[in-house]
Order: sequence, then structure tokens, then C-alpha cells
Amino acid sequence: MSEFAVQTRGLVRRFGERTAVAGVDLAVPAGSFFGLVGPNGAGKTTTLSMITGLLRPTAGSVTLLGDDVWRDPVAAKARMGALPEGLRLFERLSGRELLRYTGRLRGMPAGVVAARADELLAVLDLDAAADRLVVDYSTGMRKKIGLAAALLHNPAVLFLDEPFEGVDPVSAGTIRAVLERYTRSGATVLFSSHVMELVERLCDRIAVLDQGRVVAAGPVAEIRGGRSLHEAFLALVGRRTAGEDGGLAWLGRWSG
Ligand SMILES: Nc1ncnc2c1ncn2[C@@H]1O[C@H](COP(=O)(O)OP(=O)(O)OP(=O)(O)O)[C@@H](O)[C@H]1O
Repeated sequence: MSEFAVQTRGLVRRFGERTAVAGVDLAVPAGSFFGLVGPNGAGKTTTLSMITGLLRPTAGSVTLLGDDVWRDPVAAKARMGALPEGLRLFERLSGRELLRYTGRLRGMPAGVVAARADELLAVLDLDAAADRLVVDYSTGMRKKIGLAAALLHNPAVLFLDEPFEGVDPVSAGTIRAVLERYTRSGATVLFSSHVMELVERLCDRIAVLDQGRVVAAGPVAEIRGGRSLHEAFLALVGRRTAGEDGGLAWLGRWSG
């Protein structure tokens, strides 16, 4: 088996004239908790979509535990779970029905699905809402049921696009605990986030993307270099703060 859970080589994605991902090489060691960070529009979602087999790369390759995601998608997808950005769920199913349906799509025995669904619903604090329709779920509940669906078949590698966005601190803590438990068992998590404090707390390695390229990658302590990850991030992506150049002079000025 490959020592890398995920490896991308020369990954490129163009949309017409625009190059969203401009040659990304990532090596995610098996068993790591890996963060993909970068400013808005850096190419995180596009990269994750290509890695998870949702968006065909313009060039380059992706392997998952040695299987080529685009040449052998069935083998690769059997070993991955994914919580994509803006995940569309089956709104007219209850949370429990959604998990049962997901299990059937994965070809899992009904008894195993029912038992795992009950456990996931309980651990993710969704048991009271298990029989309510997903359309009535809050943002945090949707992330949690999406995570349950992604974990149901016990994948070796889990991909999460902004799993904490719009999630309150209680649900974020629950999600974090489940992910930590999952990586302790030897699984790999690759997730994208803007929340540097969380990335710093959870990840052992990160890659920083900017304008479709990896501008830094490695162990968190190395990237931080004695600073907070937030400071290191700002230094790497080199953005000035909006309004510092004298724009918005009219804002907050009232007369009369
Ligand atoms: N379907 C598309 N068609 C055209 N351009 C796209 C498409 N998807 C993404 N892009 C462009 O590709 C670039 C990277 O977008 P992407 O969503 O991957 O960034 P991101 O790092 O995930 O950003 P965010 O943090 O805001 O979610 C952006 O310039 C975006 O406008």
C-alpha cells in the first residue's frame, strides 16, 4: 500500500481562460490530519473536487492509496468519503432514511447500515432529529448528517470542504471529536478551512494554496515558524487589509 493516502501530480484545472488550479503537487501521508488552506478563490474547492472524482482535471493525476482516482474511480471511491461544499442532500428523506439510502447505494448489508446509522446519529447528537426531514435541518445539522453519510462505509480517507463553516461551537466540537477519533484509528482526513485556529489545533500538516498554486506545505510547526498560523498565513498570501490604502474614506462620515 502507498505511504501516501493522497498524491496529486501537476494537477491543473482551467475554466475557459481562467486557471483555477495551476499545477498542484500534494502528498498527504496516510494517517495524517491534513489542512488545505488559502484565501477565497485560491482553488481549494476545485482541488478537492478533482481529488474526489467530482471534477475532471485539465491535466495531472490523483492517486488515493495507490489507486488512480480518474483511471480507476470505483476502487478509489470505495475507500473515500467526502463532504463537499454546498452538499446537496435528499431533502425529502429523514436523516435516518438518508443514511439507509446511502448505505444501500454503497452496497452495504442493511443490518450493518442500521446499526452504524444509529451510532453515528447518537454520536453526532442527531438522534432526536433522526426522523425529521433533512429539509428542516439547520446548517450545522446538515454538515453533521453529511459527515455521517461520508463515514458510514468506514472509508480510509475522508475529504471535507469547509466542514466548520456556519457551524456553532457545540456542533463544531462534536464534529472535531468524531474526526479526532477517526484519525486516531489510522484514517486520513484532508479538509479545507479558513479558520486558522482550528487548522492549527487539528492538523499535523498543511498546504497553503494561493492563486491555484501551493505556496507552502509541510508540518504545521514548520509553516508557522514560531508565529501563529494566522500570522504565517497572512505573510504567505501577502494580502493587505481592505481600506488601508485610503479607500472607503466616505465610510462612517456623517454630516449635518
Ligand atoms: N465552475 C467554474 N467556472 C468558472 N470559474 C470557476 C468555477 N469554479 C471555480 N472557478 C474559479 O476558480 C477559482 C478557484 O475557485 P475555488 O472555488 O476552487 O476557490 P476556493 O479556494 O475554494 O475559494 P473559497 O475559499 O472562496 O471557497 C476562482 O477564481 C473561481 O472563480
